[in-house]
Amino acid sequence: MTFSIKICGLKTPEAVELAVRRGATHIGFIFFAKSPRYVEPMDAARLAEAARGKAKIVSVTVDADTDFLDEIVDQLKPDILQLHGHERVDELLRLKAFYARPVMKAFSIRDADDLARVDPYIGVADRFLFDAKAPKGSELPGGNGVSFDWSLLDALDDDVDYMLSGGLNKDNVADAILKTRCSGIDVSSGVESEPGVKSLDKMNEFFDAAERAIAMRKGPGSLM
Ligand SMILES: O=C(O)c1ccccc1NCC(=O)[C@H](O)[C@H](O)COP(=O)(O)O
Repeated sequence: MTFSIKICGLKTPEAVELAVRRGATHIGFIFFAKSPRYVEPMDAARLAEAARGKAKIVSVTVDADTDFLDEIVDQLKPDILQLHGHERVDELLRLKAFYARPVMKAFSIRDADDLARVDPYIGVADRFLFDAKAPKGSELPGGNGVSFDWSLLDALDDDVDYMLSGGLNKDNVADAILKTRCSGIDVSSGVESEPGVKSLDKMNEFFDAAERAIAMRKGPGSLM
């Protein structure tokens, strides 16, 4: 299986172009109004055109209401719905069926109890994304640039397919890839010069570090 690299919170054509050119498998658009990465569905749709068919287009929502989800799906036509709120199992089932798209359920992890909440979603969510809990004072459920104790993930069954996120950057992404069994990594703040502003230099450095670690994970002789 191809290892996934998701760059989240894209807002400019330059960042989308670079992400795709460097081999991002997923690009995420944030539909949470309080986020500095918020984009209108129509703007996200325009940005996504350059990536469609090359990287999976991911819509990131937080307990979004039906009208807003309808608008996002209608305009952006995402390949995957990332649900970053408190969506219940029955809602996941309904959204998957209604929008006929795979769902990636995000969970914020601080301790073992947080991980236990995942169980009912196994076999329902198509994939998981494990992120850190928001620090005190933050209004954002994601995109906070903070990490969590990855060793908690050792408790998961081997068949739980997950992307790892939360505070990843060029300096720790190799450890994320080599010390966990994540099938992908996801970054936002770690490739920004300020909240909501992607840095092309930081994106390049992140891809360089991730590529090296992915090759190491695959073993000697890997051509990626
Ligand atoms: O990025 C946001 O602003 C955001 C807001 C609300 C819900 C989710 C959000 N981000 C979702 C992501 O998938 C981020 O990439 C993930 O949380 C990691 O972010 P970071 O720690 O900044 O790399």
